Amino acid sequence: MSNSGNQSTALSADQELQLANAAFSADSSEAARLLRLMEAMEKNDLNEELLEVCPDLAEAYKTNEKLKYRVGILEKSLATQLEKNKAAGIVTSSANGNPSDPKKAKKENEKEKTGGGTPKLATKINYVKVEDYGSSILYRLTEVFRVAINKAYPNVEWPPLLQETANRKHGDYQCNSAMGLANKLRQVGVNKKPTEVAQEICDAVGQNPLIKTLGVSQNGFINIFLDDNHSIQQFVQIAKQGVQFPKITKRRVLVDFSSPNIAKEMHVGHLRSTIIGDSIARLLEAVNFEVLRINHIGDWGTQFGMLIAHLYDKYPDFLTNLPKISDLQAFYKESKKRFDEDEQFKKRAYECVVKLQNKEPEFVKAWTLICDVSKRYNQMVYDRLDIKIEDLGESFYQDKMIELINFLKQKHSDFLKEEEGRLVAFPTGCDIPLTVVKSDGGFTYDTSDLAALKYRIFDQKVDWAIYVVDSGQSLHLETIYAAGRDMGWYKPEEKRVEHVAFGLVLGEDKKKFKTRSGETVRLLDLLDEGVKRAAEKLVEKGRDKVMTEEELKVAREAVAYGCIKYADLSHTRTQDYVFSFDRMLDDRGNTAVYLLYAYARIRSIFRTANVNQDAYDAFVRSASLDTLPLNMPTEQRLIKHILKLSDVIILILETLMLHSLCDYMYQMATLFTEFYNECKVIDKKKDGTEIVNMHRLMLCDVTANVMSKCFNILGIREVPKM
Ligand SMILES: NC(=[NH2+])NCCC[C@H](N)C(=O)O
Repeated sequence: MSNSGNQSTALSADQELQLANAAFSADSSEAARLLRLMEAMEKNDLNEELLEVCPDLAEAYKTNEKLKYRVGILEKSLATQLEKNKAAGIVTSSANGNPSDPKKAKKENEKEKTGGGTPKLATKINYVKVEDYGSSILYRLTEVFRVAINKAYPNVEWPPLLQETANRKHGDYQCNSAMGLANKLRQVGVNKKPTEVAQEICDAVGQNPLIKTLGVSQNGFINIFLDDNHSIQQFVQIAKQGVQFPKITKRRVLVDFSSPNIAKEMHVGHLRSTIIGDSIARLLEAVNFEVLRINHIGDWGTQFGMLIAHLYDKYPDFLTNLPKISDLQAFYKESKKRFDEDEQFKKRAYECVVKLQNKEPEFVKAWTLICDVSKRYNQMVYDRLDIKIEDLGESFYQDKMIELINFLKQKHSDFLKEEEGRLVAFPTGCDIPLTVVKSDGGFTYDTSDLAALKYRIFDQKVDWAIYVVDSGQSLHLETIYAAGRDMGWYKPEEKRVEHVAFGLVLGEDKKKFKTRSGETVRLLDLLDEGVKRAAEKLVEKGRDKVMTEEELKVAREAVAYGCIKYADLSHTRTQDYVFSFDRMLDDRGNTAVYLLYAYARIRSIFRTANVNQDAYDAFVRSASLDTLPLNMPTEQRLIKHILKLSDVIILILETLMLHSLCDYMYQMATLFTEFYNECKVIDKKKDGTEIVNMHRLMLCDVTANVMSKCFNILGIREVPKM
């Protein structure tokens, strides 16, 4: 209270008390209100007054409710999975040791999250059939062990559980089936130690060209060492035929991604969806699937009423004189303010919605105009990032929503319930209903997504529908999918309909990513900033001295956009990630710059070797095991890593977790550096002559080709010179 250090004006203790009392009584109503709020808070009584004074709390409360719901769904699905596993005789998490060891389970879980884990074979392979395995070693080994386990124990069904080893001292791959199998055998009265079971499986494998040796560890793991010559032969084949992805029976897949809302600017959340969705689409295209890249834009809804009403006021001659609205965001805010404050305007806005829904030409034109401004902006972002996508937004489902409601009323009336004038539906296992018709007769986000799901399944006839949308919408999407299943639109064992969820983009302060002044970051500004920062990085590395302006321009953009994409994709997508230019442009870490440098360096080795292309091609054509003395450990490690590409691709088709591909590339660059430090590609003799080791040059070439394919899936432009 006494905030003055000046003795002469200091108050006596009495005076201070009087003042405090006065202040207290003046403020007592405020104090009482605060006390009330505190009490309410303590009691967890989230009344309206409390939520009003604490919007953050209101937000957190909403999020918490959603999360609680999601936990419910996850728990249920976990319980079902456990049941299924029990029925199939699978001991959960036995693959890596003691199933009841929670610490270990946690560690495993973390390993998976950070991508440090190795590809594990899922017991159920969706869409990838045995005949599709092609060059995937993991899957071929899996088949070898499937047959062996059957042969050794014809009366017990047990899955082959294979994975890469974490420590190469223990081999290249390992089979983890023996422990669980020993357990299962015990249940049927056969008492064998896991090591005995493992040995019997090894005996049943016998000789196999893929395998050099098998070993059994103390715990019963089977360690598998690949046959080096077989690996080299496979490598030669890749060098001759080019890097190829596993061939998988063609499917039709729809990827719903990016999907911003008209009038509100695309934000970093949509950027994540754009980057992840594009990369998933690229992967699916790379394995020859038919891919529908769909932008489910939010281009319909009551907000168009206020936008159109505002358009009439601000640009009365918009029909003859096209206005240039450069800042749609501001336009949206202006109209929203009027809508909230001006009853008259609000009424007109509703009238506009009705006219738009009745397809009155003038109103449709106004709507198109607003959509076009928004789409033009988005297209600039897509062009810069090399994104191809087709608009099929919410407005496309206008008539389909009406048909859907009729269809539901006729065929699934039991599914619908009237609640305070609304028409709602409670899909199985979902606590929160879908609102399919509002009390004013209007449709909702739920209605359009239900109509979209139906259209995707029955009209677009997709085998697989992938929704790349932030995790916050998980509840909404899971409820939509459940409704689709309830109505028999699809069976989960026949079609994959899935939410590919992702976490938030955070700023370096770990809070939601915003500009300094707390605004949503404009994506074009963000991309510009990236290019500027990439330019500085290239100058810092002295590249401006050795590259032409043209080359620099290419490199700047490739680095900037590549880094933004890679930073996103290399993080486990389900987690939040911190957006930091400093981190993503660090050329020593697991970043796109590091990989782009590594790639350019490998390509430059080829240029420095100065080998005539025809001579090189001829060498590759005639290459065989005998002409390739690839026996240095670092050469062999690099070769084996090259062969793992198919494993990784098949794994990602299952998980849609692209960080596995980033990890694969990063390991590849690291293994290449080890190889390059140990083995001379160009051997300079004392007398000044140079010998090019062609087999090593071939290893450089194939490594670069693999990296190039991976860059392509990640949507990163490679730069031959950097
Ligand atoms: N089918 C879907 N719901 N796709 C995602 C749409 C995302 C929505 N427009 C948003 O910005 O939040």
